[in-house]
Amino acid sequence: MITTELNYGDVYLVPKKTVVDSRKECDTSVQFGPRRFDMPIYPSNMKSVVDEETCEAFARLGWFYTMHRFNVDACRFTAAMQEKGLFASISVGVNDDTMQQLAELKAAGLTPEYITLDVANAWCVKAERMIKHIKQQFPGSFLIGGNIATAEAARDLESWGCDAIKAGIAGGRVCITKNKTGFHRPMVSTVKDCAAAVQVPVIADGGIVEHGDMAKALACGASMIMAGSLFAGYDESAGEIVEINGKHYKEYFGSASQFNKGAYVNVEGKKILVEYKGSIGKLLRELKEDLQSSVSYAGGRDLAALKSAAMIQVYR
Ligand SMILES: NC(=O)C1=CN([C@@H]2O[C@H](COP(=O)(O)OP(=O)(O)OC[C@H]3O[C@@H](n4cnc5c(N)ncnc54)[C@H](OP(=O)(O)O)[C@@H]3O)[C@@H](O)[C@H]2O)C=CC1
Ligand SMILES: Nc1nc2c(ncn2[C@@H]2O[C@H](COP(=O)(O)O)[C@@H](O)[C@H]2O)c(=O)[nH]1
Repeated sequence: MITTELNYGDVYLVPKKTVVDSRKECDTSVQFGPRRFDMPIYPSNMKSVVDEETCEAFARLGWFYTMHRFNVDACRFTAAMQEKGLFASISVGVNDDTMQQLAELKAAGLTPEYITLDVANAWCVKAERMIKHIKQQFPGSFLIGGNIATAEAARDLESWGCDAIKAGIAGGRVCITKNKTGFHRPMVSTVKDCAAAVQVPVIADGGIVEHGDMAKALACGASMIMAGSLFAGYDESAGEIVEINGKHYKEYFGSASQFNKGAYVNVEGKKILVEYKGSIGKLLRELKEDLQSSVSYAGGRDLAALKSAAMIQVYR
């Protein structure tokens, strides 16, 4: 049987009566694990999107962040963030280098507030072993596991011990997984299925094109949203600036790209140039204004209103 599945661009939300006098009254904050954050969206844990400065800036602003896991000393990073009075949110993989990093953290007596297990398909035995190991070694950390794209996978990750699950396979802007392997699920279907299947929060990862896609992801049941290309073009983003014919761009590359891996082996990502847009402050302000507006159209005062927003499919 072939089923029809939907992406953010295929749907819209149905407006309700607005109950606030100003969009400023709408609260976009979200409780995620042990902390509350100003907005339910954060930059992808990719080397071309976040570095230590990006993470520090987001934490200081009261936004969530996750450091990437590529050539990063998780122990040093955790200590540095916590010494600054900020929370530490690291990424790990499933191999021996991760076991080593976790052992170093343990020996140093450090507990990152958030740990993200970051692999392309976390519905696998290697991820199961690592999730159980992390839960056993770091019971005080909030563990995010990903990525997965089905209800069955979400239920498994929840049963293995994940405190939150990151959903989204092959929907990212620099993804070539769907071209190279044939596997992908559109984001609306992915997030709806996964969020309905588990009690723990679900993070909708990848595929955010328009600001309104945030509201759509939350209406699908997501508690948080991760985005890469949306955040990649700014001074505060980690990618290099490139000048072509007097115009400035920033490099944005996939974690599974040859550029990130340093070799053409199991490549499932590419490198692109995104428009350079200067300081990120204007984007962050606009994302918040747009989400406040979404909440007002949903007839509420906070993000809970979006959970009950009716969704319609648009035929093109
Ligand atoms: N969200 C998405 O859709 C995707 C995201 N990515 C990102 O790219 C990065 C690289 O991830 P990843 O590809 O997991 O590579 P990693 O190098 O992180 O792989 C981790 C380990 O898992 C093994 N492994 C990876 N994929 C498979 C598989 N399909 N079957 C069996 N074993 C596997 C690898 O072995 P071996 O290499 O020998 O197979 C390796 O030992 C991550 O940051 C990930 O988030 C990548 C693709 C899709
Ligand atoms: N298939 C691949 N997916 C990747 C790779 N590197 C990162 N990602 C995923 O994309 C999102 C960001 O998507 P965007 O649409 O917001 O730009 C990121 O969070 C990862 O889940 C990759 O090399 N291949």
